[in-house]
Amino acid sequence: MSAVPDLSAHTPMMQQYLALKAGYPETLVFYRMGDFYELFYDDAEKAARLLDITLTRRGMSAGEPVVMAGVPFHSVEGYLARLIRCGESVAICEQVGEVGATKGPVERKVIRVVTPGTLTDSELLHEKSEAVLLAVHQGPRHRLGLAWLSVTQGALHLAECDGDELADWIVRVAPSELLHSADVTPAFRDRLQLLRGSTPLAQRPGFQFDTGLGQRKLLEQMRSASLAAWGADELPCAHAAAGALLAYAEHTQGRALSHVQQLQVVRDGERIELPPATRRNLELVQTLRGEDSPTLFSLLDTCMTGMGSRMLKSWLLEPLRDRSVPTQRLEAIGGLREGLFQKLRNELKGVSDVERITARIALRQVRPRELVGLRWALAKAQQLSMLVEGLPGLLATTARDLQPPPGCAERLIHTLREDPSALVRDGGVIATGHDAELDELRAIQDNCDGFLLELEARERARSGIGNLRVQYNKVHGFYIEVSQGQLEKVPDDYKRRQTLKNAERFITPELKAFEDKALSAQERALAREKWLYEQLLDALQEHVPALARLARALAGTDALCALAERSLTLDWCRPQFMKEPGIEITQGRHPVVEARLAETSAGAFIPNDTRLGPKQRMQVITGPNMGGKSTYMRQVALICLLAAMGSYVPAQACRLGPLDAIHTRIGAADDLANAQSTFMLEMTEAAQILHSATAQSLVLMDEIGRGTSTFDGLALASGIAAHLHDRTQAFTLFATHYFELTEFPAKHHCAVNVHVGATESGADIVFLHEIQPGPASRSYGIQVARLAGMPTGVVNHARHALAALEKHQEQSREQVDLFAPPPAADVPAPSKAEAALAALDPDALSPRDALDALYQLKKLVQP
Ligand SMILES: Nc1ncnc2c1ncn2[C@@H]1O[C@H](COP(=O)(O)OP(=O)(O)OP(=O)(O)O)[C@@H](O)[C@H]1O
Repeated sequence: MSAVPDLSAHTPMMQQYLALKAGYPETLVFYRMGDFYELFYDDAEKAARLLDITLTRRGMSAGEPVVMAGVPFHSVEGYLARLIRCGESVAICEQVGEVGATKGPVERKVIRVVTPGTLTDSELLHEKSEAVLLAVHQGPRHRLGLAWLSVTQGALHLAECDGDELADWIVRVAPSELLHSADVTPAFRDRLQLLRGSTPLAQRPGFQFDTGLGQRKLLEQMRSASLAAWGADELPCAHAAAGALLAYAEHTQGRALSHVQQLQVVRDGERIELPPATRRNLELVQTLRGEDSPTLFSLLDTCMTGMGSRMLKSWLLEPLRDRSVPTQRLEAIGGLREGLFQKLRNELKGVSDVERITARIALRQVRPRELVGLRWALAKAQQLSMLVEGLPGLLATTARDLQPPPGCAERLIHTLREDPSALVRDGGVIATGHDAELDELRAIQDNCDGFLLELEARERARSGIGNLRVQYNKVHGFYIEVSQGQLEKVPDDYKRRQTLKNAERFITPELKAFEDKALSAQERALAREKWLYEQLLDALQEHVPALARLARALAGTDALCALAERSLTLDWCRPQFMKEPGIEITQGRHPVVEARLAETSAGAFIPNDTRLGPKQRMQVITGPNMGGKSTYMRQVALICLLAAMGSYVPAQACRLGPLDAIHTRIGAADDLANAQSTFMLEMTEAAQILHSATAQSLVLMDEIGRGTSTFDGLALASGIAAHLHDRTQAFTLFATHYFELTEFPAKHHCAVNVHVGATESGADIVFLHEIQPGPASRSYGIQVARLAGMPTGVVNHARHALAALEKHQEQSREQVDLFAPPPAADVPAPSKAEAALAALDPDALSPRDALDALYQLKKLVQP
């Protein structure tokens, strides 16, 4: 144990600061002083660097100057946001004691810790994505436990996986902060460092990652005696992770997370796998360049609320293999398309983020204006509920969940002003008429002048002193001033307060009572408002579960309406699910390319059909560069994915069999960060696909093998195609520039050749973007280069060289069967020792026989 440092040489304030800071060594501490949050020493230097604020000095403590930097409290959000973006965490330390209540500095406490993974302030959060905290526990035998949570969403997720699957899980969960135990092995820590990318890591004490403790915490959190109802009872590693996760989240919020009431176990096999490469290559939520648009999500997301957008994104990235949920969504969209979606969207416009507000109610961090927003949202939810009432299926449940919890809106209306101040401590939050005491306190402040005038008139009449005056000053408070000449008329109940040269000042019991009231009225009104606000928060706690349900219903309605709108605007059709394996798309389109063509008026998108089934599992796609091969392959994957999430799809008709994964090997970008060459990355990704794809997977292979020499590449491509065709039997779209591969279908009956059409017009090439049966006749590489503006000299040179190469190849063509299976490996006959060993039955040997046998064997292998 480390010794407690001696702080006695420091000033009392720095002693207080350093004692607090000791509890948050890794975290920047914002120490509240008046209207500023101050940072000291190393924290100050770091903040000055990150925030570009001035570093100053504030006197001396323990013989050293105190290095300091500060930010004004009213603009703290902006500074917090910048620090969080840099991956920093901040402990907010407020004054909690009364000024002057104790000797020395006012009592201060860290009231919450703002960390990248546990954000709750709307100002710090992205409207359309969650801040997710992920805890990873290193269990025995390479088993890992995962637990993750978005504090504002209130749903806890658990999973277990093997060590080598961690990278995929991290991409899938996309955490904003990663938690691990201080006791992990150095190798595991290195691995986390490598996999985390730019995600900040937070290290927690090892004892917090404990299965028993985790189980107890989970039971407590779910207020249940067993985790079996969630299928979460046999996940020891995930329990350990969950225990640490909840402890950390509570530590940051400074309280229990009573609103976290949903538990979900995420298991392999429930979702359609979308490996990291697939998410990237299909540009689902980010373009290959790392931008937010144009992507499939940016095209889909016409939601009216942030909640809706976030839900839509989770539907897209977490599609389920089971078709019942997408079927329900498709049915609901079908109903909404009749015109109802417009009405619902009108109501949804401007609705506050009920999901985040609900979490902030539970955490008692909610601000008055957010509650006013909630009040309007509840009214809108009521309207929406009436609009969807009576509709079947998913919308019936939605209508029920949209019913505001009884009494909640009324309470908000009665309690809060319509336009409250931003912060409770400024007052002006509680409505007039809600609380008699507050009204009186406010009346005192408002009526002060009137009362004094009225009192003055009354006292003049009572005493007969015409020039009597009721006045106030800061030092002496309220008083009645009577000039020297009138003193004999002063009534008996006047008490002398002060004597001046020409006048005396008095106080009466009535004026004293008024003074007590008036002077403290403002303070008391503020305290009363704060208390009433706390009462309101208490009362709202019971509505948290219903509000969370209502938030999900609002988000779901918004997401469904967006999908209905998209389906009509973009002319999409409803997909059909079938039991038999297959992908049948009539006149399919790539939604993002189509939208871009429409935007730039660059011509119409050419739709294409796709037929894949048990008898035709693979398409070998050839054709010129720029012909549309990649677009075609991606469009098939996107249509499958859209259908799986329960959306209409860009096609004329679409029937889909079961699907367990979408794998893609497209393009190549150097992964310098992981020290992998383009070719190494290409092969690693291809190998992963061959290991994990099944007969129910969709595999896109775009120009595999192009990263190495022609022969190597061709040989590898043919091997990979054969594996996918013969072994994996996945539905495969295999685009290639190797003409030799067009011979593949001749020997592989479930493969067919298709090509993208192109014609020549003079020396130019015209892309038809049409998928046609059969192999391409030629590759048009030189024409494409010409189109790209290659100097004429180079193009002519290339033409010549090509003719020579083709001639040479023609002459020396040897019959090579690329697709012949490799000869079976020669199996050598067993040696004498091996034969003798195989003949032994260890169970039948006595120890003595065993020893003899060992000598025999040794003799046999001796030269
Ligand atoms: N079906 C289509 N209808 C209209 N335009 C299309 C279509 N398919 C592709 N295009 C256009 O052609 C461009 C090139 O398509 P794509 O990248 O798919 O070609 P490619 O054959 O994969 O080329 P490369 O072999 O060089 O990768 C697209 O950006 C798009 O503008």
